[in-house]
Amino acid sequence: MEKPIYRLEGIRHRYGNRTVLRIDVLEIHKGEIIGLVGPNGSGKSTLLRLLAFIENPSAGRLLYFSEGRKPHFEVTLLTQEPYLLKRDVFGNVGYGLRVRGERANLQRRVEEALEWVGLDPAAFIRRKWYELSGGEAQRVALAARLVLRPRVLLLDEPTANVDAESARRIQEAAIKAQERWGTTIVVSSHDWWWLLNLCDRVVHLFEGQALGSGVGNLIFGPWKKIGDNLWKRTLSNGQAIICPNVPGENAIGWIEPEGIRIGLIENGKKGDANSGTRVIELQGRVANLAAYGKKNHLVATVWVGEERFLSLINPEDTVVVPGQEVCISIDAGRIRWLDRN
Ligand SMILES: Nc1ncnc2c1ncn2[C@@H]1O[C@H](COP(=O)(O)OP(=O)(O)OP(=O)(O)O)[C@@H](O)[C@H]1O
Repeated sequence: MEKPIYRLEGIRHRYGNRTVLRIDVLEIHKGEIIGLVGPNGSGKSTLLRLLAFIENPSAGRLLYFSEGRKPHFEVTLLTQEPYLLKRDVFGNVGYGLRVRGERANLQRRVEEALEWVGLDPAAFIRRKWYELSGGEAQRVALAARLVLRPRVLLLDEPTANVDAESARRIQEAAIKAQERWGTTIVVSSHDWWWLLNLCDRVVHLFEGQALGSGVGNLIFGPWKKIGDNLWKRTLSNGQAIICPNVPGENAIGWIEPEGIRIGLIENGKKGDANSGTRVIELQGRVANLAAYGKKNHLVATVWVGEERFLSLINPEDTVVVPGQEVCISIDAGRIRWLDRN
């Protein structure tokens, strides 16, 4: 494993008296591509701003292991709303190099960066900032970061306002930067599948907490107590999750896809086979399958009514196809309950 480039220890970030980020330990390694997912307001942009040194954490230690250059020359952030200077594309993409005093081969380097993001230099280099579509502006802003050959590239929802073609170009450019210069990339997105294809691992943020390294499942309440230490959550289609050790009515649980197994439905076996002990069994339908990370694994999305569950499968052991009805078995012992105090 490569050495860490960042290490976060006991990070707390507050706005006023509200804690919006709490990360006990997180290491980011050199050359890794890490995804950040999580609902609106879960702290993704805040974490990226801390990693970009735009803000300092309210508490805890954020260690950055520099290569000797000034950290803010090694790290660059592409924000959600790309801010372009009121200049042409050449002026925008070349700006950072000029600031750093790197004027050699300026034209060539700008052209190369444009090619990386799939914009034809001949057509775009003299365009003014107002002559670009939203997706083109986003790609110009990315080219302006890539031209710097950054050691760390932080991307805040780069696919939020772009079409599928631009999203693909952005992904390709990020992978190229990682392969060519060993750039470490941290990228947030609401687009799970885009992230799964791109990233070595994905960190799920919820209410400012990092819920493990990997995609995962949030299991929401409301929970109803139905027995001694046994709680029930009824799903939209009438099936129920019956689970021990739920800490309260509104508790939110977290379980990684490894904790959910997919099984085939045996002849005639239908309905809720919920045992109510350690294994929770539900019946659902496979929506899609995606490669996960660089291992030979797939993540299957299974819908149970309106609830979505992600399950990690090894294609050598389990063969399922989209549209297929399956059983899922959730290992209740692997559910981690969120600290919501
Ligand atoms: N400058 C600020 N002042 C006060 N509160 C802030 C500030 N910036 C962010 N917040 C709050 O911090 C929390 C985390 O916000 P953040 O933008 O990091 O979330 P996010 O996961 O990036 O959300 P989104 O998916 O909507 O972009 C939110 O509750 C937000 O309202």
